[in-house]
Amino acid sequence: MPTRTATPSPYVDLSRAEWSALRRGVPPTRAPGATPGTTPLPLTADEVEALRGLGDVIDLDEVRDVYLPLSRLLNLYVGATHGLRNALNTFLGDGPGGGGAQPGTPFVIGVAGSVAVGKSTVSRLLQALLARRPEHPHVALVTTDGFLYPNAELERRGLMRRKGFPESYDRRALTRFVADVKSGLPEVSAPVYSHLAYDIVPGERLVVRRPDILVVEGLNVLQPALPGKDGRTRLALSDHFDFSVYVDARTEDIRRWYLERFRALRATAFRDPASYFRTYTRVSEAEALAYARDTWATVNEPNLRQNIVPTRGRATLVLHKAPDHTVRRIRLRKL
Ligand SMILES: Nc1ncnc2c1ncn2[C@@H]1O[C@H](COP(=O)(O)OP(=O)(O)O)[C@@H](O)[C@H]1O
Ligand SMILES: CC(C)(COP(=O)(O)O)[C@@H](O)C(=O)NCCC(=O)O
Repeated sequence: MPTRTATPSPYVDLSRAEWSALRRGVPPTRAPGATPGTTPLPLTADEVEALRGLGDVIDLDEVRDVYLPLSRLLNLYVGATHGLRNALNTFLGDGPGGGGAQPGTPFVIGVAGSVAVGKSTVSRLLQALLARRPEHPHVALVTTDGFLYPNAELERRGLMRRKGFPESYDRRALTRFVADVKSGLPEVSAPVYSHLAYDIVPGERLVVRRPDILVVEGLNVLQPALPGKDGRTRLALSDHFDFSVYVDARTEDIRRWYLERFRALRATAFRDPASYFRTYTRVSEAEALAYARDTWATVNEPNLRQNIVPTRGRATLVLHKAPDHTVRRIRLRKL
């Protein structure tokens, strides 16, 4: 009988238990009061609570089982990437072009996924965990919404109901921003988006000053390169990533999280006189939710299906969340 060989796959699929076992080797960074025999947690319950986004569920079990192995893997990648850059510098020496990569080139991580999947909580947790390491204490976090065109420009282009689609961003400026940070410029700034105003904040900038690690979070960070007008392919944003994470869940679950969050925002942020969504506190809950359902069905879900899910296979790591927000399956790209 011929032996059947498994089809080679570029991915390795792990259960939560298998992945969680890989956290071993995380050196204790701060462990006051840790129970002997347990992996010390670098964050307290209060710190985790402060990083949690509205509607997200995250606790110390999740940090230990999911995010400690991830920060261990990332620490290994950061070290290996510096080794590669040193190799390039050794090869180029003081040759043409002034030698190789700058010493201290930031390590760049992309975090992708749907609206309301919980990317911001994942990104803030990664930022906090990675910054605990003395080798890379300065971890900057940038969300791509700052590169959305202002509402006036979206109106002009007929894109107000396409917010979050690739064409609603100034993609060239976003890629240039990350390239500038990566090239070691002392100070690089990005525009700022306000969820409250539902628009870019005029005149406000987020300044990034030579971080050790840059986390770039957004719906479309794994989109492939756009062909230029001259037919030449440009570098895509993701060509600047040293590692990427896709936060995944069933579309039905994400839809429910989006609607639950809208309901929670109606009782909180939407009450702010500056909120773009203030009208939805003055109508019935049924009317407000009808608007949210329509936005999900006509904007966010089509964007998820057409643009975001197709980029999932490009991520270095996929975190798959169960209906209760906990990560249950992990897919790591080997090649
Ligand atoms: N209309 C809104 N008003 C205030 N905050 C919002 C609004 N919509 C989203 N947010 C907040 O903005 C952040 C980013 O949301 P989103 O882009 O849906 O990504 P994710 O849920 O994957 O982090 C979340 O912390 C969310 O709670
Ligand atoms: C601002 C967003 C496009 C997300 O932007 P990102 O930071 O992922 O680039 C999204 O949260 C959003 O507001 N979408 C518009 C549709 C809606 O109101 O849900």
